[in-house]
Amino acid sequence: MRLPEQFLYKMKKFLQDEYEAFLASYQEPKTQGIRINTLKISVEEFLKISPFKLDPVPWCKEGFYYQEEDRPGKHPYYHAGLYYIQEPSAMIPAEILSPMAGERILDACAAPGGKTIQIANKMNGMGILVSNEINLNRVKALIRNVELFGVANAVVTNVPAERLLDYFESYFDKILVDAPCSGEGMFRKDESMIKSWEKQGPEYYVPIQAEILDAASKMLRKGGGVVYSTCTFSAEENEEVVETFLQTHKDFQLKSIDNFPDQYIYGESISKNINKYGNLSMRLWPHRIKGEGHFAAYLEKDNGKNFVQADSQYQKGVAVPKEFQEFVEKNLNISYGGPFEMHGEQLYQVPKGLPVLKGLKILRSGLLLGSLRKQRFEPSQAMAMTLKKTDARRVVDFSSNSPEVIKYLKGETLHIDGEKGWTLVCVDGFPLGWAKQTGDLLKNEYPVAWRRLD
Ligand SMILES: C[S@@+](CC[C@H](N)C(=O)[O-])C[C@H]1O[C@@H](n2cnc3c(N)ncnc32)[C@H](O)[C@@H]1O
Repeated sequence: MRLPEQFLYKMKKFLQDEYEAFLASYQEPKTQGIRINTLKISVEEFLKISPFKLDPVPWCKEGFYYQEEDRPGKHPYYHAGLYYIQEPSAMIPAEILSPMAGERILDACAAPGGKTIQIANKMNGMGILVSNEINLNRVKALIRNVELFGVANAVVTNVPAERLLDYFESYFDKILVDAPCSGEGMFRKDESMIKSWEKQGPEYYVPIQAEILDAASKMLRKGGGVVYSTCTFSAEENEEVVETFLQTHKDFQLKSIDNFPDQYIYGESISKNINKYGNLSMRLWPHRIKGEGHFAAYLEKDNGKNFVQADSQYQKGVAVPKEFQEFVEKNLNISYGGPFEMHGEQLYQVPKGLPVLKGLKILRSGLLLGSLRKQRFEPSQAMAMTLKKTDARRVVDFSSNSPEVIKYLKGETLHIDGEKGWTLVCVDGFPLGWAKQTGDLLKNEYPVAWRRLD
C-alpha cells in the first residue's frame, strides 16, 4: 500500500515515538466486526445460536470481532437483521452519545446507517430518531438498513444537515455529527480512499465539518449534547474543529469521556502533542487497539432554550384506513396505534411529537406500513422486519441451513401447502419477509431489490 508522503510526514510529526508502531499497523489485516441488533435478539441469545466464532469488542457490549474466513453478510441471519456488519472502532461514537428510550435524537450525516441502527437499538423503539443524509445514492442504503434492522421510529430525510435547522431549532436531546472527513482511518480497509484523500484532504473538509457542527449546536436543547466524530486522524479535522467550535460557541463545553480505559484510547505522548482539548476527546488508534481508528468528542450545551410548540402545530395524522384495519384483523395478532399518515399511496405510522415538516425532503416518515392499491392494503417489507414470528397468523419457518431459505431470499416461488393468505416467512423464528400462500404455492413477495443473486 502506497500511503501519501504528505500524510506520512504529518503523522510522524504528530505521533513521534508512536509513529513506527502506527506505520506497522498497515501491515496487519483489517479488523472486521458485527454488532448484534438488540431490536431483534439479545446478545446472550445470539451467542447461543451464532454461526461464527466471536470475540468481544471492548468498548461496545453488543460488538464482536469475527474471523477473516467468515462471511456474515451471506448468512440468512444477516437477512433477518440479527446483526449489522460494522468496523469495530465505528461503534464508539454512538456509545459516547448514549441515547435513551424516549429521547429526540438526530443523526445528521447518517448513511449508510451503522450508527443510526446502533442509536435505534439504544432507543428501543421509543422516541424520535431523525436520520439525515445529503447524498441520494447513499440515503437509499440508509433506508434499506433502517428497514432491514426493524427500526420503526426513524424519520429519514435527504437534505444538507444545515437545512434541518429551519425545522428543528432547540429540538433535539442529542445529536450525532459523524462528519464527512478525509477518511485517513479508512486507508487499510479501502485503498481507494487514498486517491480520494489526494484530491480532497483535511483542508477541504474542515469548513464543511464546522458548518454542520454549528447547525447542530442550534438544533440542540439546553442541556443537550452533540457527539462530533470522524474516521480520520488529522488534528485539523478533529481537535482543531472542536477548539474553533468552543471558541465561537461559549455556551458549550467539552464533557470528559468516562468509562473508557485511556491508556489505549489516546495516551500521554499523543495528547500532550495536541491542543488542550486532546485530553477530553477520544482517539482510537489502529496501533493501540483492534480497529481502524476513530475520533469522538462530546460537546454539551449549558445554555439556550427548550423546544416549545403549541399542540396545534404538531403534525396532524389521518384516520386509520379501513383496508389496513382489515389486513391487520385477517393477518396479524397485534394492533397498531397512530398517528398515521398517508404519503401518496403509502401508509406510515409516524413517531409522536414531530414538528410540522412541510417542505422538508422526507423519504421515510417513521414506519412504512404498506401501500393502498386498488382498495387493497399490501404490507411492506419494512413492516415484516419489525414483526415477531408470533405477531403473524400464518408463518412458514425455515431452518437456517435449509435450501428453501436461500430459494426464498433469491425470490423463487416455493411449493408448500398452507392456509391461503399473507404469510410471514422466517428463519429459525426470525422474520425475513412476506409471501402469499395460494393453494400449494407460496408466492414470493421478497422485494426485488433485496434478493440474493448468488
Ligand atoms: C462518515 S459518513 C457517515 C457514516 C454513518 N454515520 C454511518 O455510521 O454509517 C459521512 C456522511 O455525511 C454525508 N454528508 C456530507 N455532507 C453532508 C451534509 N452537509 N449534510 C448531511 N450529510 C452530509 C456524506 O454523504 C456521508 O454519507
